[in-house]
Amino acid sequence: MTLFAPFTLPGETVLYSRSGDRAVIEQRLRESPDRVRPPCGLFARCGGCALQHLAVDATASFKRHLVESALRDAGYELPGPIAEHTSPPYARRRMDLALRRSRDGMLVGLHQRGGDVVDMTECHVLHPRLFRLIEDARPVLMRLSALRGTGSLLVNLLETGPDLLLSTDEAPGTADRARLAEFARAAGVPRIAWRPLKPGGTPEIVCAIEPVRHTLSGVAVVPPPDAFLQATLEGEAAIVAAVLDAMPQAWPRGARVVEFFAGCGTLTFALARRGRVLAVEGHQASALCLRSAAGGLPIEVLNRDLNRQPILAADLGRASAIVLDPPYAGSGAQMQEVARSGVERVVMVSCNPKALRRDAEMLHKAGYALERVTVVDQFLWSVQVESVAAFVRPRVRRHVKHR
Ligand SMILES: C[S@@+](CC[C@H](N)C(=O)[O-])C[C@H]1O[C@@H](n2cnc3c(N)ncnc32)[C@H](O)[C@@H]1O
Repeated sequence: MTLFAPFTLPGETVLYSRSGDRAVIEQRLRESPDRVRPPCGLFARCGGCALQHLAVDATASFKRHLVESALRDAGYELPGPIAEHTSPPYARRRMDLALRRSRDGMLVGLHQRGGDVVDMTECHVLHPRLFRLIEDARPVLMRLSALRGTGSLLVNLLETGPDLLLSTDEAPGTADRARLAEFARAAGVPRIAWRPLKPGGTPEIVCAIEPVRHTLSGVAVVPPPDAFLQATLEGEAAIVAAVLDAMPQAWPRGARVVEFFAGCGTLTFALARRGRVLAVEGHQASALCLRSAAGGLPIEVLNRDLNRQPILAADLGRASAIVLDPPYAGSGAQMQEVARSGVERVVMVSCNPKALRRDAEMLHKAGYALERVTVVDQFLWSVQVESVAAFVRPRVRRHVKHR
């Protein structure tokens, strides 16, 4: 029988009582040598960090193990040492925060595991600029009539300053908009957008004080308020470097790389320095952002939902390489077409080892070999891990008989 013993580390001996499938720890009789004092006073209540009690080196090997196991389960032997990158504390420049009006004020933070919002009175992963901003935003959020009960606030630290996307039960009226604009001016926030709490709502700009700009691989873009951006600057650089390392220095004349799940162009602009890129992205505003920034570069952008309408293997055959950076669920229907395409080189960026296993297994069955792997940890102290894995398909020698 499996019993979950929260915050217990491998090798520890504990005295516990049982509550369903969970062990309630009464006493730790023997501690792991990897146990450390968690830096944050909210640890074990806030749902953001799960591993602050584990030494950073041990966390890195745990995360490496998750990626290695996923690839082994997909059928691969590991190709030698795995490169690793871990983002430092206070580096997170993007966080989706929960909001809840309470009798004591506005709670802003992450959800407790399966529970209420834990007010973020300290945070050791979030960028200090964003942490200060949350402190300043509390009284303003409290005064918003549109925020009756619960809401959310997506904060992104762009090059031009913090970018906010607020979701509330009701649309902000004139008075709320004026309050938000006043706050934006005072706090140096160039743009605040709003969208309804229900999933799928399109953001609308509530106030635009200054132009918004962000640089991705050397190219300035204007990301839409709900665009995906990598969680840390360091992690983004590590992912871009790992993808470039996995690609040939230049691809043959006339050849092009097909990039799936391109977002606003984090990888696209870096790839385009080596040759032509077809970048495919499903989120319309992100695809538009990428297209308008790509002027003069050898980039073609396609706005397409790859789950509903994958690009077929037959149309991929002439690509010199394929790069995929899918959402958490993995590459879905597109992966089958990639595996069947026979394209010589496939580079996969993954933020979910389970999805990596599924996607990599298709490449394994199609005869691809694993060439190199990099583990990237942008979510320090969480159980999330990202990886960049490069697969190559041995060239099939065709024997042509000459008569
Ligand atoms: C992990 S992000 C990667 C974005 C980009 N490569 C980057 O590094 O910033 C995944 C991207 O896939 C896009 N996406 C999600 N589902 C999609 C689908 N069904 N079809 C096409 N794109 C999709 C998202 O909009 C998002 O931009």
